[in-house]
Parts: sequence; structure tokens; C-alpha cells
Amino acid sequence: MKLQVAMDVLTVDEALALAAQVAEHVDIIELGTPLVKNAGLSAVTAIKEAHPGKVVFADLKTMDAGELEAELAFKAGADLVSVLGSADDSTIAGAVKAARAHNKGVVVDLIGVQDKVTRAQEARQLGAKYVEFHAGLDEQAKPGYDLSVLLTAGELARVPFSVAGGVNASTIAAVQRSGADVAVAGGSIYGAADPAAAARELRAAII
Ligand SMILES: O=C(CO)[C@H](O)[C@H](O)COP(=O)(O)O
Repeated sequence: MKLQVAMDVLTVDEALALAAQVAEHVDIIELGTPLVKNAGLSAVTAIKEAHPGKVVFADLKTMDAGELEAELAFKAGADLVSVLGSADDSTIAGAVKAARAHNKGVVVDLIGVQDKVTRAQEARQLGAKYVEFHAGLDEQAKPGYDLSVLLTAGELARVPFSVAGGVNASTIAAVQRSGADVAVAGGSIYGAADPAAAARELRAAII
């Protein structure tokens, strides 16, 4: 299982500083949606130039104009972009078309999708590299939030998948047991007193 850091910070300087601390412990460096919205796609270029050997994920959460938005991010240096599973099939297909032109990939994010298993399978048919079983920050903040619901859905879908939704040192073993291909960790790394140590601990928990 690969480890992805989600950098939900707001500036390029913060992102570069965080990536410098944690890159050696992760496989995929994600520029979070707030970072891309605040700093623009130049942030993607800055991270890719600083870490050319890492897979750089631009968390665009595209909902429309899939080909155009993906094309812009790939040209900026992204290796992977996210498109929302709730988008029209044509939006996902458009992003996949751009990905194929650049030899890159599309991750379909199932945040907010009710029937995640069915949509995961449809997204793979549309050409997604993998799907993300994801509970966002707002959903995580609701009482009774339970990551295991995502893990069960991921297991059932029988497609390549990542898991995001408050993954931390206590839950990463369960994420791996679910068969996930990628564990995404945001707050448990960037919110730690020592992000490098937090990333190292997560990496060490992966067997
Ligand atoms: O995409 C996101 C929110 O929409 C986050 O980056 C993702 O949920 C991972 O962060 P965390 O581990 O803090 O949940």
C-alpha cells in the first residue's frame, strides 16, 4: 500500500516546507483543494520541480469541464488529478482523455456519493486509474463518523482504490487490511507537532 500526504495548507511556501519534511516518507504528494484554489496551479509546478521523483496529485475535485481542467493541471506538472464521482460521466471521460494524452492518471473521488460501490465500478469503466473512498472534513466532523464504512465499501467494490477520511496511526492498519492501494493522510500529518515523525510512523505501520 502506498502512502499519500494531503497538503491541506494554503500557500506555496507552506506546501514546500511541508513537502520537504515528509517527502522521503510518502509515495504521493497531494496538493489539497484549498491550496490549489488559493495559490493556483503554479503551486503544482513548484512542488513537482522540488520533488520530481514523487507522484504529484492535484486535488482539483473537478465537477465540470473535465478535459480542460485536467489538461491544465497535467501541463502544470501533475501526475494525477481528481474528478468528482458525482460529476457526469462525460466529465470523467474528458479528464481521462486528457490523462491518456499526457500518460497521466485520473482519480475519481467518491466524496458525497451515496452508492459508492456502484459508482466506483462505473468510474473504472470510464478509465479512472483508481477511485478514492473519501469522507471529507465536514463529514468527518459529524457525530458518529466511522471510517470503517468506507473500508467496507472499498472491499466490496473490487476496484483499485484509495481511502481518505481521517486516516491516522490508529487506523492505517485497518485501511491496509481493507485492500486499499493508497492510504491518504492529511490532518494526521500536517496537523502533527512533528509532521516528519507522523509520516514516518504511518509509513512504518504499512507492511
Ligand atoms: O480532500 C480532502 C478534504 O476534502 C482531504 O485532503 C482528505 O480528506 C485527507 O485529509 P484528512 O486525512 O485530514 O481527512
